[in-house]
Amino acid sequence: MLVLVVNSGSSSLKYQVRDTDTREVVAKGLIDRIGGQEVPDHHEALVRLHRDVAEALDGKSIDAVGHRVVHGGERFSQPVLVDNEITRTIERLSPLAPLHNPASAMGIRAVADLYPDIPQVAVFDTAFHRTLPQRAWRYAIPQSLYRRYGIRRYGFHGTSCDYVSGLAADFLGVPVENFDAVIAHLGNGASVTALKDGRSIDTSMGFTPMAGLVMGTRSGDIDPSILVFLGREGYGPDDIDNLLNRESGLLALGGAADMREVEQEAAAGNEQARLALEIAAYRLAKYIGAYHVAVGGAKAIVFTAGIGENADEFRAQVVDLLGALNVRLDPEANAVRSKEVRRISSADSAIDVLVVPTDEEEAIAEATVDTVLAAGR
Ligand SMILES: Nc1ncnc2c1ncn2[C@@H]1O[C@H](COP(=O)(O)OP(=O)(O)O)[C@@H](O)[C@H]1O
Ligand SMILES: CC(=O)OP(=O)(O)O
Ligand SMILES: [Mg+2]
Repeated sequence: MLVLVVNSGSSSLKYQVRDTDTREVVAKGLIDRIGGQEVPDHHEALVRLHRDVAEALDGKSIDAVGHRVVHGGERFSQPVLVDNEITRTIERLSPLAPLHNPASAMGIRAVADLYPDIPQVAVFDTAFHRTLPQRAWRYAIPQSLYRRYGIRRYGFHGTSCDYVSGLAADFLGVPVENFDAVIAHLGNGASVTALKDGRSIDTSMGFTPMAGLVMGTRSGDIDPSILVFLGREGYGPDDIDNLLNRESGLLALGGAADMREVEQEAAAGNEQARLALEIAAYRLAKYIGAYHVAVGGAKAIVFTAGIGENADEFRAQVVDLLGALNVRLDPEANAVRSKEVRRISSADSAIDVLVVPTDEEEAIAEATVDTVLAAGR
C-alpha cells in the first residue's frame, strides 16, 4: 500500500509517502516556518504538500493517509479510521495540546478536501500509555476534576516509545514482553517513560505535553502555585499558556530553543547556555533514577529522537550523573555518529545504555495499513 504520513507540528509539517509492502520511502519532505510570510497557515502547507507529493508520485495514487495526533484523551487507545465525529473530538481536545492538536485536525480536514475518497487514520501519542496504573495517572486533587474535565496524566510520544522499545529489546535479545527499561524521547518536546514488561507504567508528561523535562520552549515541571501567583498578578490564561509553552525551556534558560544552538553557545563560553544544559541534564537524570526504581531495576536506558540520537555531549552529561546506579559510558561508542541501534555504555556498566533512532512515520504507516485493512477498506 502507498501511505501518506502527515506529522503536523506547531510550526512545521513533516510528511512521507511510504510503500508499506517494500518499506520504501517514496517521498518525504518538511514544510517549516508555518505562520510566516510564505506559508501563512497549515492549509497552505497542505496545498504545498499536495503539489510536492503529486510530483513525486508521478501518476501513482495514495491508498491511505495516516496522521500523528498528539492527544487522544481517554477515548482513543488505538489508531482509528477518521470520520467527521472523530475529527471534532480531536479538535475538542485542542486545549490539552495547544501546540499540536489544532494542526492535526486542520491536516485531517485539508486532506479530506484534497483527497476526499482516501481513508484517513489517526494514530495517537497517548495510546501507548493506556497501560499506566492509577497510582501513576491520578493526581492528588479532587476526583470531581477528573470526572468533569478528564484531568489526569495521559502521557505522549507513545508511538515513538512503542517503536524504539521493540528495537531495543531485539538488540538486547530480550522478548519485548519481558523488557524493563527507561526510554528518553528527547526531541523538541521531550519525555521519559518507565517501561515494565514492555508496557508503559509511568511517564513524565501529564495532562498535557508540558509536564516533566526541560524542553525546547516548554518549562516542564514547575510549582503549580506559580500559575496562581501569576494569575493574581494579572496574567491571563493565554499569557500563561504562551509563557510556559512557547517562551520557556532551553529558550528561556539558554537563549535558543534548538539544542544545536545551545550546545554551540555553551562551547563558545556562554555561561547561560552552559547552565541551560546543566539544568536539562540534571532534571533528566533525576527522572531516570526515579523510573529505574519504578520498573524495579531497568535493563536498559534508551536515548531517542533529535537530541537523544545526536547530542552526544548532552548524553554524556546525563550519564555522568548516573554514577550512583553504576551506569558507565563508553566515550568512544558515544561519539560514533550512526543511524543504527547501538550501545554507548561500557562493558562494566550496570545498565545498558542504548541509542535507538526512532521513526514515528514508519510506525504510523504500519498502523495506518493495519487499521484500514481491519476496517475492510
Ligand atoms: N546533531 C545534533 N546535535 C544536537 N542536537 C541535535 C542534532 N540534530 C538535531 N538536534 C536537536 O534535536 C531537536 C529536534 O528533535 P526532533 O526529534 O527532530 O524534534 P520534533 O520532531 O519534536 O520537532 C532540536 O533541539 C535539535 O537541535
Ligand atoms: C507530544 C510532543 O511534545 O511532541 P513533539 O515532541 O513532537 O513536540
Ligand atoms: Mg517529535
